[in-house]
Amino acid sequence: MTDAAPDSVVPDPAVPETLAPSPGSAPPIAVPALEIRGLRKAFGAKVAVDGLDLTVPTGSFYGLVGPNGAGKTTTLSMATGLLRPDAGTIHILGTDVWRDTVKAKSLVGVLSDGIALFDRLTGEQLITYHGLLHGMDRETVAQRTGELLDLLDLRSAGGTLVVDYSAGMTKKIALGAALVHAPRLLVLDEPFESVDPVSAANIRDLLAGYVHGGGTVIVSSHSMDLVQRMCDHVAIIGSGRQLAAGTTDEVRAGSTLEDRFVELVGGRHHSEGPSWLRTS
Ligand SMILES: Nc1ncnc2c1ncn2[C@@H]1O[C@H](COP(=O)(O)OP(=O)(O)OP(=O)(O)O)[C@@H](O)[C@H]1O
Repeated sequence: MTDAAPDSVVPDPAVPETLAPSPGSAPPIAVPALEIRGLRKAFGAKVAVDGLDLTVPTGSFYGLVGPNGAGKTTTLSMATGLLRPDAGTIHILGTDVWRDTVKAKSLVGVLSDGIALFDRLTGEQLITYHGLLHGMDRETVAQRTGELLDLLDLRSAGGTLVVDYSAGMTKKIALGAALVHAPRLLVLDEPFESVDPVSAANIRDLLAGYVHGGGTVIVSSHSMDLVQRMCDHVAIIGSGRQLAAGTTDEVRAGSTLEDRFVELVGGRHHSEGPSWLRTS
């Protein structure tokens, strides 16, 4: 997908107009949705992110992949103002995340395991609460909350406490809370984990419509197949550094994304496991 000016894009019917990112304050096309330079974070002696550079074009559906412990969650937490970096710069649509954190947070919707949900609220109350936190008026919040509960197949569970939700339902309501203020950038850490196939397909449609409407999505996932099908750009990171980045076709270079990932990251054992695990 090429950079797209939000106000030149035909609205996608999959996304209600009220949830499309607002075109009013659109920055110039050349401004990336997310620009990371020299990002670094260590936890004691463990360097989780090691001088990472990443540019996410506005209007892209961007996949972030890497092995366990590669630094994806740490990177996304720093990029969304949740975790302070040791070094480096992060800009969301031109706004320096760590100099103007309030403005940066208004531009972004985040789904992350690292964010505690107010799970003693019902699903409906939770989305409403997030909308009001973003300064939206009650009428708009109520309208969007209803639309989101429908889109996420949670209408009948809207009155249930989030603490009583299944893992997949919790993921979906957190996505609703991330979307309610119609952010310009959506950052989703493993959004499809625990989500059933029908809901996952509905969420994919919702996200594709959001991108068509001028939004940018960054999604971290361990499903190479999903990322290859869904994302127009991808970055592979390993040991806190960028190993490859570009359009999905550029990165996979004629092979599958999974093969390219294994080639770049390494670590295949080609072993059938210990003999004591074999029963015959
Ligand atoms: N709060 C923390 N304290 C100490 N070490 C941490 C902390 N958070 C992350 N790490 C370490 O930093 C490294 C990167 O972790 P991170 O969660 O960012 O990886 P990831 O790519 O998201 O992994 P996964 O795919 O398994 O979710 C790991 O070695 C992890 O153990």
